[in-house]
Amino acid sequence: MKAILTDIEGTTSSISFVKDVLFPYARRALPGFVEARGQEPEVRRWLDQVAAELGGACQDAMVVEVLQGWIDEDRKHTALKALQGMIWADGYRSGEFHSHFYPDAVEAMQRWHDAGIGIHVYSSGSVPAQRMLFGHSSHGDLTGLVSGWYDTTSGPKREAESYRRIAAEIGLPAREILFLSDVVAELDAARDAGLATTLLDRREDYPVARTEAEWNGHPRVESFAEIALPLP
Ligand SMILES: CSCCC(=O)C(=O)COP(=O)(O)O
Ligand SMILES: [Mg+2]
Repeated sequence: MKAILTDIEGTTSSISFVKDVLFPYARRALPGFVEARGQEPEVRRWLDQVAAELGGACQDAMVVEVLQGWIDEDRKHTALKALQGMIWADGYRSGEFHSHFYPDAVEAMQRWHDAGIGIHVYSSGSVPAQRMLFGHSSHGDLTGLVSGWYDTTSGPKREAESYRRIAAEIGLPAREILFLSDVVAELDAARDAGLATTLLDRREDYPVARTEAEWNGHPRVESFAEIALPLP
């Protein structure tokens, strides 16, 4: 195995941090954010994209309401994720919260990094949001551990083509990349693209362990400490 590709929510970090800290913060801050920064080109672009999907000519207030509904539904929409990332940046910078990482994930990523194994991130969160999350963790700045960042601009996480594209960008044969996720449908797509896979089945996030049928043939661990990699 020459590289790791890892999911964030439910894999390196708790689902509760995303659902109970990040999402409510973005939901609350969204109206004020659009009011204050809605004319900045990088913000306007995403608001206009959502308005166009709603049929065009929507007032910002209606776009905000729709986006808040998407937060409640946990929609992995690229425009929503980009806007959330900009909003969370304020929360991280003001020290309102730090990101959560499981200690076993930090320890293993440090060990793999030191052994020369490239660590890459693939999350539905936008790349700027991923960088903020790794940069403002309760374990300090972890961005130095990561060699590559991928979000849904590389494609949806449940489609094999996204993983083929990412493997090509990493520049390694797919079989030399290990993808880690808590979501079996994502692992299925990665396996279809030829990547090695491992299911994270953390008790903190999934109090009832998934059944062997649910693993769907993927190796399963409860923490990064159980992942034994041969050195490259
Ligand atoms: C990187 S920002 C927070 C995560 C997020 O917005 C999200 O939707 C989590 O998706 P993942 O693909 O990491 O499960
Ligand atoms: Mg996940």
